[in-house]
Amino acid sequence: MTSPERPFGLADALGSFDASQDAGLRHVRGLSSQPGEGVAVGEQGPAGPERVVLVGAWTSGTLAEAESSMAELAALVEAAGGLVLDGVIQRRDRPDPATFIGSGKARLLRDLAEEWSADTVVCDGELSPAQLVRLEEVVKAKIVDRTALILDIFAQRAASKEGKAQVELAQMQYMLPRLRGWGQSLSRQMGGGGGAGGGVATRGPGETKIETDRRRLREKISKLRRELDEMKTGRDVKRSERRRNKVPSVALAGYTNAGKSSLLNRLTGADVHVKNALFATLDPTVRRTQTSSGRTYTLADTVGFVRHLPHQLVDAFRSTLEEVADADLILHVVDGTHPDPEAQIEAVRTVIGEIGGAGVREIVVVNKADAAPSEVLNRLLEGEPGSVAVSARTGEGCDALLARVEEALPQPDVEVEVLIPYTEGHLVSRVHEEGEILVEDHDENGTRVRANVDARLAAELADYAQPF
Ligand SMILES: Nc1nc2c(ncn2[C@@H]2O[C@H](COP(=O)(O)OP(=O)(O)OP(=O)(O)O)[C@@H](O)[C@H]2O)c(=O)[nH]1
Ligand SMILES: [Mg+2]
Repeated sequence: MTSPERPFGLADALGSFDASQDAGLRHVRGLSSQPGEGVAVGEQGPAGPERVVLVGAWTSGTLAEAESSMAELAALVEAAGGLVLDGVIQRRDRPDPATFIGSGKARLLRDLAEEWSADTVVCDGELSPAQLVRLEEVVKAKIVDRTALILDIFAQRAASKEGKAQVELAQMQYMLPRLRGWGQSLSRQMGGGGGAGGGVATRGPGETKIETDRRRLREKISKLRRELDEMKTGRDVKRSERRRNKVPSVALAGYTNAGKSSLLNRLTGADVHVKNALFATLDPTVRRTQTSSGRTYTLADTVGFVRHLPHQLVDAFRSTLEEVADADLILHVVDGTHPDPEAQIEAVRTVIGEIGGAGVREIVVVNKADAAPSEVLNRLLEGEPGSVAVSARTGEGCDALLARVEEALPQPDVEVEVLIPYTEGHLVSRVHEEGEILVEDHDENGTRVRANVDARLAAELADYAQPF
């Protein structure tokens, strides 16, 4: 279970952790990065990638679930450019309010981090500001929680101006309650003065500085919000234009690394960056495409979801995520090769609910059918009525998926028979794009069309009505 590069002498100490699994720190197998991995992303300092030990508190669910959460944490660390050396979990009823894992375990963790010469310990959860400070004091290494880690990956990946601003906003919101000295040193100052009776003397320069920092941060946050609002307006205009023109919108949503971008490329011939890494896509790409009967719709790639997606990010990325909530149809892409795809489906639905998309029609698309075990595929297809198995890699199942999409798009349901003069050619194009052509014919007076369109376009065409 130990990696060959485990420092000499550590095995004995670890043995004793393993002996009392419920009270001690349990090692998670197979977490350490392979040589050469974990350094592909992010910037390396002069001393190489950041050396990381993971720690989790296993408070509910099965051991397998706890381990899978830790494996995901390891992948997140690698996505951020860190090198995972080791990982331990501790069984407890709830996280320790002071140090997350309890102070005795925190000391064991300090020894472990020291033996590995780790720079950083990453915790699988969101720690309170006080827990972070306290744990850092005991462990004597940089402590990073899951939330900060995900924010860091987003910060490294953000490319567009809007994406960068969104991440910055999320980071500031995360920072605000965590400005150094808040909480802990503040209470120390207050405590020294004897509580409420302390009066003026208890307000030391430290507190003033922190207050100033917090005020500055708040000001920056509101400035960023205003800037983001302006950027959003541009996108809203584009989207409402599409709405007005009744171009149906389909959004690819799903867990990170499920294959959303691959599927967009496969279905529309787009050339979106695909990568075996978490959060490869941050900026949504929207492509126009057509059904086999020639109806135009848009297909949007989106940022991937993850369990416990930090609420600061959901908040900051709300306008991007609206692409999903506002869609006529969600293609919920699931990785059929993942060990627990059902948990991913649940996590994705939670986020879709948070952004107000729970009412949107959804087709579950089980991807990577070329590599997924058939019993998993069958289980998923059975569990999710209306789902389709596909492979973005080989293209298998994609025709069936497109047929499902076509059925699920809002249907034009008013039949019209019109003669459109050649001077109104744009109306003919719209009938092609938005409606379903049944018969089309040209004569010297114009284009004769029988088609199904929606009520709005039917009203615009009323002047040209002419039965065949
Ligand atoms: N075997 C197999 N691998 C696939 C398939 N589709 C995608 N992949 C691989 O899965 C990985 C992730 O693919 P992406 O398309 O980047 O996934 P994504 O959902 O866009 O990921 P994020 O943008 O990071 O959320 C890549 O290594 C792809 O090559 C498939 O059908 N079969
Ligand atoms: Mg992607």
